Amino acid sequence: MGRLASTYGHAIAAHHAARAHLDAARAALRSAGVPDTPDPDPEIIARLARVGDALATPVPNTPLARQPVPVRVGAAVTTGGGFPVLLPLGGGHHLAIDADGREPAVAALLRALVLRLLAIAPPGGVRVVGLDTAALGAAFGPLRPLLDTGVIDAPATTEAEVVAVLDAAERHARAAHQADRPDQELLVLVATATPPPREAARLAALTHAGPAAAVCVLLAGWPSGEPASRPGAATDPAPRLGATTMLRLTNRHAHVSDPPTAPFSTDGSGLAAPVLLDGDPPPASVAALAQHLGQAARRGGTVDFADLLPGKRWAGSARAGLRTVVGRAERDTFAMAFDDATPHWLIGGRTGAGKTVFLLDVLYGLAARYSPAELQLYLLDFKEGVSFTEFVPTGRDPSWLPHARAVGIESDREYGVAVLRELRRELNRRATALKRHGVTKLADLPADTAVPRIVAVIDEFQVLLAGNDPIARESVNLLEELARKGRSYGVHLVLASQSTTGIEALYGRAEAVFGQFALRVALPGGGGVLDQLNDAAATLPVGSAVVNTAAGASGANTVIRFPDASASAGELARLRHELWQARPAGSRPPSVFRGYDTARVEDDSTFTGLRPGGRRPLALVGRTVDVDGTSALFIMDTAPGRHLAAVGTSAVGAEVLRAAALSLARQHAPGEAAFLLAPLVAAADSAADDTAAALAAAGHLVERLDAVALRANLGLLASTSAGRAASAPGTGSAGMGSAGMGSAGTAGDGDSSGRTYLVVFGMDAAAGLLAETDPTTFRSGHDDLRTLLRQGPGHGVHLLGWWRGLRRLADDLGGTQNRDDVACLIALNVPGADLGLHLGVHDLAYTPRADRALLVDRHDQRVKLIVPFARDGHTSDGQE
Ligand SMILES: Nc1ncnc2c1ncn2[C@@H]1O[C@H](COP(=O)(O)OP(=O)(O)OP(=O)(O)O)[C@@H](O)[C@H]1O
Repeated sequence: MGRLASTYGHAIAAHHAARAHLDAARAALRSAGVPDTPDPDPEIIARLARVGDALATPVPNTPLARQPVPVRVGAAVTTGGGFPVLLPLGGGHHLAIDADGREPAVAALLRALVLRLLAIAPPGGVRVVGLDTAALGAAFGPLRPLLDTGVIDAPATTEAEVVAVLDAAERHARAAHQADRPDQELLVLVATATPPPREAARLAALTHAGPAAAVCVLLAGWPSGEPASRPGAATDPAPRLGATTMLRLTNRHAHVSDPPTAPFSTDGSGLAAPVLLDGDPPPASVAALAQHLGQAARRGGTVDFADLLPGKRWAGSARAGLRTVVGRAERDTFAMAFDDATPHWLIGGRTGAGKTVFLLDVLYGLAARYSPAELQLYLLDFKEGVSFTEFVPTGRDPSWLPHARAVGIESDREYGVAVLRELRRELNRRATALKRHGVTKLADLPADTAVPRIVAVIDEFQVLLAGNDPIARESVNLLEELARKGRSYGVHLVLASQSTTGIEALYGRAEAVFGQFALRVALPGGGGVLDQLNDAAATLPVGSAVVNTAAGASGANTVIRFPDASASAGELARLRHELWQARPAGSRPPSVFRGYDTARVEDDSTFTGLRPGGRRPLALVGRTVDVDGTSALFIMDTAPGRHLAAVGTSAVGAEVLRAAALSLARQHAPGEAAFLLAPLVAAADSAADDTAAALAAAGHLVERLDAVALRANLGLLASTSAGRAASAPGTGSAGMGSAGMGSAGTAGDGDSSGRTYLVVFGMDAAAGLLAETDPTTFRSGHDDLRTLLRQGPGHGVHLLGWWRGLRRLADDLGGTQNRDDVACLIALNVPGADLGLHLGVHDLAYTPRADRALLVDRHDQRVKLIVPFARDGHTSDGQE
């Protein structure tokens, strides 16, 4: 570049001493086949000198937007020889040529001018955009190296692209005008042919916009002569151009009109010598410049993650809103805000468009600016992926983002609703606080009562709203309320989606919800978040986005580039650790819901906190799908029906019994409770063996029963419960049962000692046996079972059973009318409709899926989705 710049520097310096260059020019002309000419007219030289004086002699790194620079277009041919002809460009000066870019000399000159402007300007000081509908981009072919290195943009070759370029140029002009910066980037528009009248008028308007617009137009195929007509259209005069030097081509030579500020002639006739236009710059020069500027373009053009971060951590006040830098618009940093004008954001982008990356940019940017006292985050992700995993502690990295309150990864829709409900509760708390202080906005609260702003991000939110089910309906209601009231209460929503189709209907509430989302971010393929007429996102590359602050309306677009946070994993981790270390004392990690995690009872804090001596034993069965991941449990008190049935073919049923048994065991001192385990189906063997071993290790009485022993024990337990004498057939296990019952007989309300837990893995496998009637007592196993179910709890006897189907449970109960005899239900993979029928609940919304269950407590009307407890590596589903 040094060499190149000095080459052009020399040519430019020639302005001041044209004569000194005559010999060189002559030689050049001779070699170009132009015959030797006598000395040029001294008058011409004097005028040329005046042009030179009128123009500042540019040195490399000269900003071009404010001041024009002399740029060589060719050599004048006079009888005395040749001399370089330099014309003012930049600083509000333009050039038009009457022949279009299909003329090789014109295309070559345009390329030479592009190269010269690039060489003079500081790296990044010139942006070149070509319009080449005439030759479909071929005119820019030889500049390929510049294109490849990102120094110049790909030329627009279709009418739509030309319109888009003109839109962008006008935005550039307005922004430049407003920014009013001395180092303003110059936009060079190179048109190889005159576009249709509408666009031609827009180009012409740009030539009138003055230096402040920072645009330079190089326009080929423009009718010469002013005023002039478009060829063949006498009634359609070409619009007048402003501050433009005109070249008129005849054969290989051009006539040059007077430059606007420094005319050659006194009579307006232009330069009185034909000019041999410069040809293509040597390919080596193009390559060298491309290489030099390419590096600078990469440096200046890419946005680093570090550019997003503030100088000082946690220095921001969220009182009036939140604001963070998300990338760059042209060369300026670009910030987005959660405030009164843009309280919520809607983000669209096809998969792989950089949505996750953009969200990471935003979240880290915010977290670096605002302390956890100013900002809290709720992060929800409904897709398979790792979007928010880095904000929560893991085995490998104990750090977390201290602003994060709840993080859902591969969330269930139910979890999403739980988070939205939690946010609505927060809205209500805030509404009360505002009322108490007699203000209507968060920002008006007294300083000592300030509450943090909340940003809730929901990635792939359309999942929540898909389908016409109770979850979708509740979600729409909640989102609408949060969107409507969030502005005043400092609760901000970011909804991101690959597609907004399908949710547009939204029961006719789309406008009510999305109308509150003034700020739209369209990533590649995400034009759906913009107005239908706004196609600004049509050709975005990954790493860029259209930001629109007018709910997507055309005319309010800003194209930004944002850094690839995923490429800065180290920096992200460092920042997160820094923020984590700085967390306020006593900070708790966010509550985390990972859709794919196994819920282990051993990890449950309620479980680990269980001790013997409680008043009412708790049977823990899973983790509720709610914001805090509350333990899902049943109270095993003395009310009739306090028994647990896990139902479904899934072997998770056995896992649930294991968790229930282990948790109950923790609430009894050794010897205080008896566990009768009946593993009747092979699928339960592993869970049953593990349960037996764990209970025995804890010092509890454990008896294993086969089906026959189960039948016997049912008789024994039933008769004891019913106050009859024990008359079960004598088996070894019955003796054990009576040992259990011995103490159970003393169990009364408010006393958890002396319990017997009958844990049956695959209860339905005993159905045949239970159906048989005992010839001596005339009671069937089912009779005893039903007695036990009703009367056992009062005597400290509880059944924990896994049935592999609802019908089988109902049959054992003696019909669904007896369903309350087992009040605690864990429905695994049973169809929602069947479950609704069994429970007598007609609008039950339950879609069975692996590792999920519905907890139903008939006594306190609880119905909750849970992740049932299981061991790592368990079989998660089983279809019969
Ligand atoms: N600003 C950027 N600059 C360069 N590359 C980027 C940028 N943003 C994203 N990418 C690239 O695009 C890839 C996809 O990004 P990201 O994972 O954010 O997409 P996404 O829209 O979330 O996709 P999906 O919805 O499928 O998860 C990333 O691996 C990253 O390398």
